[in-house]
Amino acid sequence: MQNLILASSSPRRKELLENLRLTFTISSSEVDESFDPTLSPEDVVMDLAERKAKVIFKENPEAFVIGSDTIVVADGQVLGKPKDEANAKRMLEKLSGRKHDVYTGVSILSPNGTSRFYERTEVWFWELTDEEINFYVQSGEPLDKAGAYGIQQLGSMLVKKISGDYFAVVGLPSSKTYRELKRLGYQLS
Ligand SMILES: Cc1cn([C@H]2C[C@H](O)[C@@H](COP(=O)(O)OP(=O)(O)OP(=O)(O)O)O2)c(=O)[nH]c1=O
Repeated sequence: MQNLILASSSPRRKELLENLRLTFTISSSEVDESFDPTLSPEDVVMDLAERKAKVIFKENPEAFVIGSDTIVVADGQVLGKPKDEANAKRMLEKLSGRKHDVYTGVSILSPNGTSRFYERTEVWFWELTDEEINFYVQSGEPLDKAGAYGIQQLGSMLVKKISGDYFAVVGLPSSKTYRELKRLGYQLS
């Protein structure tokens, strides 16, 4: 029986992997999420995903380990998770009425080899009023999410349209992950 581990504390990533009806365990550890600002957004998310997977793979070299990372990029500026409500408000003001890119990187480490890829999804926000932004920030939803919003919950009210993989915005490009697990020889039931 092959062992599959999701190296993440994100409840969204857990749910997305569960959708694929895979049997897995969760093991995550604190990883330094600082990055070199001269790197491209795709390299940032793939490097961070690999950093998360590596810590767990080191302890479980017989397992298939999945790490992932998500950032929002608006106008060349990288938006991670907001530090507080004021920071969340500024991020949402920046995203209001325009398009931004969501980058999610994935790293799969396994005894059979590795996989490293990313998805870029374009997201357009409605023009948001101050009242809407305050209401959303006060919901508490923005604080643990890149770009200060969650498309899958109340944050859906902010989004006009998207182009690309919806699930990558939520935190894991699940269909590509499934295909990469298969390519690496993971026994999918
Ligand atoms: C843009 C967006 C992000 N997010 C979430 C996905 C990620 O959980 C989070 C980005 O932070 P990450 O640092 O990628 O992940 P994490 O700290 O939550 O979990 P871990 O590092 O343990 O894997 O933002 C949403 O849930 N919905 C969205 O629409």
